Amino acid sequence: MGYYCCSQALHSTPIHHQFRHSIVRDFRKSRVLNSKAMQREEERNHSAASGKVRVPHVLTVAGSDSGAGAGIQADLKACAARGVYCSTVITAVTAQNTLGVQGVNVVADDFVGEQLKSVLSDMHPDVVKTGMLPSPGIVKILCRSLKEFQVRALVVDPVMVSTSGDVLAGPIILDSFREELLPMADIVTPNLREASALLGGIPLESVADMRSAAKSIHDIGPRNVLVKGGDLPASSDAVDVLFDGKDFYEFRSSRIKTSNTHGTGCSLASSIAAELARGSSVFFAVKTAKRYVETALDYSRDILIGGGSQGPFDHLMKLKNNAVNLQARRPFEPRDLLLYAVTDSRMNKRWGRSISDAVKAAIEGGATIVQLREKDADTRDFLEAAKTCLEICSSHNVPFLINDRIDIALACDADGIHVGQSDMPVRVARSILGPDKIIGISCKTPQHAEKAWIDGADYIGCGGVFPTNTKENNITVGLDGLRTVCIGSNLPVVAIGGIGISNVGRVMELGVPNLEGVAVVSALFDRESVLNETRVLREAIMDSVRAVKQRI
Ligand SMILES: Nc1ncnc2c1ncn2[C@@H]1O[C@H](COP(=O)(O)OP(=O)(O)O)[C@@H](O)[C@H]1O
Ligand SMILES: Cc1ncc(COP(=O)(O)O)c(N)n1
Repeated sequence: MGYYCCSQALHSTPIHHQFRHSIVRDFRKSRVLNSKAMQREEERNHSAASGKVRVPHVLTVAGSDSGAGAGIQADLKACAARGVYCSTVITAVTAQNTLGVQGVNVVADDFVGEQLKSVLSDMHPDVVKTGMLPSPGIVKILCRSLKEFQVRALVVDPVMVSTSGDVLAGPIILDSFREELLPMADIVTPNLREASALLGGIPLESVADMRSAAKSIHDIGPRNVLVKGGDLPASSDAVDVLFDGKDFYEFRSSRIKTSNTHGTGCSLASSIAAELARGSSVFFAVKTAKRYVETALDYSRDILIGGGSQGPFDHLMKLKNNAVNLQARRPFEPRDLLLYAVTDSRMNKRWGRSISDAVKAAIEGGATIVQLREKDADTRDFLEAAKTCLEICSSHNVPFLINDRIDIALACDADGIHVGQSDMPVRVARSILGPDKIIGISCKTPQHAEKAWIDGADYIGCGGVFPTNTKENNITVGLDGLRTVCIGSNLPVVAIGGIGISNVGRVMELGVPNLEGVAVVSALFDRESVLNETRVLREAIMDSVRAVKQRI
């Protein structure tokens, strides 16, 4: 996305400075901020002193969309995606889907007032964003409430007609918009049709028209006007024009070829509100919000929800991956640790084989989980190798983990990661990767194992059981150390370090609780035939497992 100031050529540095100053200016001069609100601002700052964190908060006053692409539901999702709390005052309930609006049930004015009072008097949102306001009575109550309970900024999306062409607020609303709400707004975000309606029906067909409309709407009273050009005919870009009373700014993004654009206007306005709640200036709020909508549209261009002509998009940018993963992936199970293949590119190089051949052979030989461990690859090569290995592992239903590099795991959507005691802490990794991914951690002591359990790991790797050349300066814990960790662990354990065909029986026949398998590097990959070595090792493990069962 690019933007430029039309009244003067600006490079990014001066623009940055100009708008950094305006962060303060924006809120101080806000139409809806007075001394009472300033006082609340002080209270907000004081919450830090109590040790609690006050989170940015947007209140949306809008209609419910049963199809959840627009309205209240879009606002909730956009704010969640931008990391901002969103409370909701519902003005109307619509029966709506991807075909259009089948019905509208307007909430009684008084009850809108009651919802406003509940939220504003207790939760003190930073910013109010409005969407569908179906009656002049609701506008009146809202304006009255905003005078009583002041907030830092007011974002008005003057919703009138849905993308499907259905009326959500009739022309009867225009006078109260012009006379009451717009003069209080810090920013108003009409689309072409709404801008035209606010100005008595003038045609808007070009960026020049959008600019003069923004100026005329500014005269009504809002501090900033953003005329959205999503519907601008014959434009290869999606162009929006911002006017702040002095300068015009054009925000351009590529026009994403998709029919999943239902709710873009609501989402843009609520993400502008979210950015304002986080403390941005209007300029940066618009810039970030537009980039967010563009990214989400791009991600969602080919998702399918509903049979109509205008589908919703995926605000959280997760649905597609999840839909694919649901078919392909299963949850982690302790028995996946039975024969854990850990790759080593130096060994593969030595034996002249590619990473994909090595991983394929290990899986065909009976490896039950694979970890890509690249200690000296460039990021680009690491990612390429990871993508290739993931494809092989997924097609065999074998979990695929990345050693240490959480960024690579995220980029290729691996099944999880394995970390060492001095790598990314498990708790942090879990918060980044979410609840579904597999996280393993190397542990040498029961204390490590206890912490791994508390922090949310799925398994622990315990070793080195025997001395090994694969890892320098690695303290050997021996079979006794392994036994102690297994007994003290709440998590499944895989033994690692110098394990091969000659000693795997001694490890597995310990027969201790939680010991699920062995992890192997050299014994599989520093050999001529990965396939044969894996087969033989797998057989030996199974023999030991049977022997332990017989013992019991
Ligand atoms: N196909 C698209 N590709 C990229 N951005 C788009 C597309 N359609 C709309 N937008 C952007 O989404 C936002 C909402 O615009 P618009 O669709 O005009 O509003 P509304 O949903 O209120 O009609 C604007 O920032 C617009 O530029
Ligand atoms: C409840 C409600 N609010 C707003 C819109 C506008 O969204 P869009 O212009 O994408 O149809 C809508 N369709 N429904």
